[in-house]
Amino acid sequence: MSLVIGLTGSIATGKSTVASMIKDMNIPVIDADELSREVVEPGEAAYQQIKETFGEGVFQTDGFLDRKALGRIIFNDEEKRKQLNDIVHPAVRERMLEKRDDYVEQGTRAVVLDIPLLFESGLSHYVDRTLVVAVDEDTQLKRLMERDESTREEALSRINAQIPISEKAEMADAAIDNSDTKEQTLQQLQSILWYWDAWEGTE
Ligand SMILES: CC(C)(COP(=O)(O)OP(=O)(O)OC[C@H]1O[C@@H](n2cnc3c(N)ncnc32)[C@H](O)[C@@H]1O)[C@@H](O)C(=O)NCCC(=O)NCCS
Ligand SMILES: Nc1ncnc2c1ncn2[C@@H]1O[C@H](COP(=O)(O)OP(=O)(O)OP(=O)(O)O)[C@@H](O)[C@H]1O
Repeated sequence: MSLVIGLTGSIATGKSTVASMIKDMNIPVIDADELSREVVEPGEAAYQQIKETFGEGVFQTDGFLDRKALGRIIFNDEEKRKQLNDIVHPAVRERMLEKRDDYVEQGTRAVVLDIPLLFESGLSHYVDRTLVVAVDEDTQLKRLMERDESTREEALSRINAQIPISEKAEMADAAIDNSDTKEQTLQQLQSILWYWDAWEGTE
């Protein structure tokens, strides 16, 4: 039986950093953010629904979604965010579960579902274990502003669209503190995966 692990965090706490360490351990990772980009490509059902709901203003001249424009709307308006989630999430969930089932069928030792909104969307029942990547809130804000070259206000509106990271850490089966070096993060990750029997360790 494969162990299905739900990996989450809050924005810019280091989920992608940990996901890439997991891939280096040859454990497959299914990335919900990546799927959420695929399902809004031209021709997809969600693309048309976004056009009907949010109008032409959230599309670029080449026809692709203008992610920054849509982000400015939904990260500042809970009702609009819910409308977008209702369009995008079902399609993402369907593709994610298909991929999960393929890996389970292949009999991989573990498979990781990287889902930013694992707790917000109540998806914990799709996984056997939940793993949160956490940092303190000052570090989160600083890393987010640096990575996205965003203002404090933009960064805070994105942070406030999710459950606070300290609460997620308490909800999880295990949490990694990613406030320090990446090397320290890797060591915590290896111990947890080894303890869960998801990884055989190095000889
Ligand atoms: C609004 C969009 C177009 C902005 O795109 P942008 O390229 O600027 O951001 P990106 O998609 O890379 O998301 C960055 C991070 O923002 C956070 N985030 C994204 N969407 C949401 C949301 N609906 N609610 C709360 N946080 C969110 C996540 O932590 C995510 O990792 C995009 O985030 C989107 O389509 N969101 C709805 C789908 C969604 O919920 N995706 C996240 C999990 S499936
Ligand atoms: N231990 C660390 N030390 C220093 N910088 C780090 C560390 N971990 C991650 N970072 C940096 O912090 C930023 C956020 O990390 P990352 O992109 O992995 O977060 P995320 O949780 O995947 O974000 P998102 O929710 O937006 O997808 C990146 O610029 C990354 O390089």
